[in-house]
Amino acid sequence: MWRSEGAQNDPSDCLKPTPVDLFDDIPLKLPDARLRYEPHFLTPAEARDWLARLLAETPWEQPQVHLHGRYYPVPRLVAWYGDPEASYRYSGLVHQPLPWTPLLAEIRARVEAAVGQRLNGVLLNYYRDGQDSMGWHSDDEPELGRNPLVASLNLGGTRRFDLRRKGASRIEHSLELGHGALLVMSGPTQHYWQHQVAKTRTPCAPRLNLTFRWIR
Ligand SMILES: O=C(O)CCC(=O)C(=O)O
Ligand SMILES: [Fe+2]
Repeated sequence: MWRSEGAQNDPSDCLKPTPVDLFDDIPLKLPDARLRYEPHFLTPAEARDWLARLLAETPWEQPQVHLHGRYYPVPRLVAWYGDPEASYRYSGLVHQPLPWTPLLAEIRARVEAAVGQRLNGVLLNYYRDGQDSMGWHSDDEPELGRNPLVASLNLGGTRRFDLRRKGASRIEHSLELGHGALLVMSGPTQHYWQHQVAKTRTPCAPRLNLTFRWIR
């Protein structure tokens, strides 16, 4: 995986409320991708409660990545939870999972029921403000297997999530991922597409993103 951690893109206004959608479960039509977007997966009250509890209980880390002979802190805080065998490599580092907390086990059960498959690990990303970001990458690590399902739950401030084809620089699709939204990427998506959460100069509320995965 290559995350271009320094990437700076157009600012997105991340305090915009999630638009009210006519449909609650939206399949997004991008070629060679399978995306499902549920802007109102959680009720606002549920999302608020989970956000507050996760922010209070999570032992955040800021790993360093090695780039061009130097170490840089990743521009966000992270934590990795999972079943004992679900060790996971991200930003060039292998992470042993923290054991599921009762809250994360509850959230996992909810997401598993929505996607109809088991999930044994979750990466928590905490974007403290608009300067925290995630560079272009695909979730295509070997331990995720072929055509992995990645279920992304979003709490707190809205941030823009961009998609581009691998090898291209043009953004083909963007989504505003707001409080309580679920985005499910599956099928060949990680094979053909990359995604990012770019930095933005627009003031925005802290955001917590949870990506549930199945590690082989
Ligand atoms: O924060 C997001 O929406 C993206 C997170 C992500 O791409 C990842 O954890 O692999
Ligand atoms: Fe990702």
